[in-house]
Amino acid sequence: MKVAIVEYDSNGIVWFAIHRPEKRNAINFEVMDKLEETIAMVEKNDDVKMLVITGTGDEAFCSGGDLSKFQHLHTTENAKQMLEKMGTILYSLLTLSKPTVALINGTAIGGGCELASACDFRYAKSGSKIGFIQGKLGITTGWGGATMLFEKLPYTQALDILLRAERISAEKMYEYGWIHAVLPGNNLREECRELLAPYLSQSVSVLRAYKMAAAEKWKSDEFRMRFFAEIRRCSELWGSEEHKRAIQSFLNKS
Ligand SMILES: C[C@@H](C(=O)O)C(=O)SCCNC(=O)CCNC(=O)[C@H](O)C(C)(C)COP(=O)(O)OP(=O)(O)OC[C@H]1O[C@@H](n2cnc3c(N)ncnc32)[C@H](O)[C@@H]1OP(=O)(O)O
Repeated sequence: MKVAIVEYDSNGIVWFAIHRPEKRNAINFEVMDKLEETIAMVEKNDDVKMLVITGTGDEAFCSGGDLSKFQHLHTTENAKQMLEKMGTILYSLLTLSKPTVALINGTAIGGGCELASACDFRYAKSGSKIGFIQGKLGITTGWGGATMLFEKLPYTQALDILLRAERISAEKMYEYGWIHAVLPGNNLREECRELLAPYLSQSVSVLRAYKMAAAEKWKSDEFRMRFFAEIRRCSELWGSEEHKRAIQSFLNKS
């Protein structure tokens, strides 16, 4: 069973859809591998102008890390390996030399919000809920999400979202500047294509040059250090009793 569907548009968009709707598009190691492969392909292929990341089904964009699998990561070292793997992938997404979009087709929770934060644009179906809820699980963002949020939103806005750890409507997140367009969602991909049409009329060299103008600052040692320090801090919290209890409570409920 495929965990992701990758499609090409003749106008230069690659669509990457996480395909685990029965798990609300939770990210396991297979999804990570497929995303890594797709990012590398988009980076190299000069026919590709933009990457759009979305989820399949009507319910969820992405529910974050696969808790049924990652509950077994008991030590800081084991958690760190998983978090660094996905963190490295999101770092390459953040610094990809082509513009990227998170097309949020439903709920985005935990690491799902980090995945979206790594993208340049975030378009959401009206009514979607966005939850940087990691604080309520006794952890922090563990894939570089806070570091990216602090880059992309004003400081107090980003800190407020992280410390609240609540689910927030796409409409409210639009007011905060994290969502760039709220879409009706009757034909989400077509609505997304319309927004991207002006960008796609530029050559790939122009798109690449502008994206690199933005991404250079994230390639500095100082930024990388902050990004991976966040991941280490989250690994230390991963094995805490509070986190174990929160995961068990979710898994026993469902
Ligand atoms: C790595 C870390 C980080 O931030 O760095 C993280 O991401 S921590 C991960 C943070 N993520 C979460 O805490 C999200 C937990 N999920 C939820 O809160 C919820 O499932 C929603 C995403 C709001 C969807 O609610 P809804 O009522 O639509 O569905 P549901 O809860 O009945 O879930 C449907 C099925 O998907 C599974 N499911 C949902 N989210 C999952 C996840 N993250 N990992 C593993 N399985 C998951 C449920 O167990 C259930 O499986 P069965 O049908 O077999 O019973």
